[in-house]
Amino acid sequence: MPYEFNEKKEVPDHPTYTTSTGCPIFNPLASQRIGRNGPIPLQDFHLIDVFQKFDRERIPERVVHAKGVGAHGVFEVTNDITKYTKMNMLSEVGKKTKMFARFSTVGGERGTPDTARDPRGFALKFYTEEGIFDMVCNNTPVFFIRDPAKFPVFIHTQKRNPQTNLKDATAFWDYLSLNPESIHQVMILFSDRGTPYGVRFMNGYSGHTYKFVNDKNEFFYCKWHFISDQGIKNLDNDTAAEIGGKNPDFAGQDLFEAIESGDCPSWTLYVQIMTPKQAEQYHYNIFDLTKVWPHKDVPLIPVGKFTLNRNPTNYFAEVEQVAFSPSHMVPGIDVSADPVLQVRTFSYPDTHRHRLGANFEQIPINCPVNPVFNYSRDGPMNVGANQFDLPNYPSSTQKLDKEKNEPDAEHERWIGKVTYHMDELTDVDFEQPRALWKLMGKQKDQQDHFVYNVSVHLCNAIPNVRERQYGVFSRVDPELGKRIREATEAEAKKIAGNETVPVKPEPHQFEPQNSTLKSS
Ligand code: HEM
Repeated sequence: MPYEFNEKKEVPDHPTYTTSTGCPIFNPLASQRIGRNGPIPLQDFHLIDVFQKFDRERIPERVVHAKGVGAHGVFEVTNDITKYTKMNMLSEVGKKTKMFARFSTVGGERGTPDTARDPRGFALKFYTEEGIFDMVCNNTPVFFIRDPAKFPVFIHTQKRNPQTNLKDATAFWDYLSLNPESIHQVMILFSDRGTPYGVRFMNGYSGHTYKFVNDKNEFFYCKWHFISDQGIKNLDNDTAAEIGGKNPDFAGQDLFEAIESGDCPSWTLYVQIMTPKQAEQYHYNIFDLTKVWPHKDVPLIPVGKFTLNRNPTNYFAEVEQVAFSPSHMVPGIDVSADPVLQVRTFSYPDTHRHRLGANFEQIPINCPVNPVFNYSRDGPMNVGANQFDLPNYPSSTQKLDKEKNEPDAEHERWIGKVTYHMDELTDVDFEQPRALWKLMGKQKDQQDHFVYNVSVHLCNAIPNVRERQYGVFSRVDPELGKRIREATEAEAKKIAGNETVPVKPEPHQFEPQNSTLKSS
């Protein structure tokens, strides 16, 4: 059983050193030489083996969410929701399912500080009896975009400038101020929730609306919430920066050491449920990823709990090679028509094939615990039994079990023309950010922290971009806009007065210096 392989350290106390093909080697730190000072013979298979492996050690890091930490755990059902879903892993109270979690920052590369102000990835893989089920969440219930076409350019603005290779506050805020549907997520990101204290003290949210399907083939819309049983604990802006400078692996160390010492963190799963009828009449578009469903409208229903109880035995094999996708679904749950979710179902397996290879599902951490049968065969790194001698076409001698999981064609009927209408910004888009600003006012120092957190970042952008973003904050609340402007301009003045800080180039002013051609 490939997954079980990870649970056992099948290594003897004093292993024999061997080549990759198992040949014992007497001295691993010596190369063969011709004479005492002569060249190295090509026959030194061990030496070549070592270098071939070393030269190929790196695989591409994730294009986003490169910095991460993970652990194994178990999910247990505590409440019956079988009237909404026929998901096998939720079929009865007390049922346990093995799972794996990976937490990450988004924009930074693999070595960057895990205390950075950034959303946190909260990806869960469940090894169910009916296949792999991934719930690929963030620690924020909303996101910056609602049209998936924007994702690649949005990410470019959060990463490094193509010329300077530096983080670029102008690009960062230029994008956000030109795409104000991002404001709800910006409000969360620049609150202290944008710098959580490690990963144990934060929640995870599906963000998207998904679909539950029950055994009568009725469907319900749902959103998933994993609420930290440790409570919420955040770092303030300056402490996060200080810790990140001293220990860029703070969050990873915190999780590893907690589990190692037996202090196993857990999260309680709640779902929000809407019938299709309720969804049609709801005040907000349920496929708009910039909106939450307030709990007073749609209450949280408890479902179960997962506990992380075992650290990986090998980081690369388990944490680096784990491959999540919102398209890894099981009977009883399905993706909805949320366009961002729809694109994600394509993008993740596509990037896994680039990052890990065509048969990434065969890597032990990604393997289902139930048998796989289909007509796909062969391909690079096909390391399994390749489905033995089973027919690789729909054979008359080996009929499929068609009883199970017959899809219901009546579920959704979509009618319409191809349109581009997701950019429309209305006052409704500012309601939830405004409510959040008011909520911060009820929590000690949170409005002050928010203003400070924005100001020390936004001050690094050029003036016209700053101005545009003040307009966005003012639309949330005029007082907020005023406070952000005052605090940011004061920070900008400090930078301008400090001659040691280099002046940042205006964007698009780079002129290629074609000096060789001119002088020739
Ligand atoms: C159009 C929108 C999006 C696209 C195209 C996209 C694409 C990607 C890609 C390509 C990766 C790298 C995967 C890998 O190399 O293994 C990734 C990672 C991730 N994304 Fe997204 N993403 C989008 C939106 C979101 C949203 C809305 C969420 C959360 C609700 C999210 C959560 C995550 C997480 C948690 C990971 C890290 C998974 C891991 O730990 O391996 N993404 N995304």
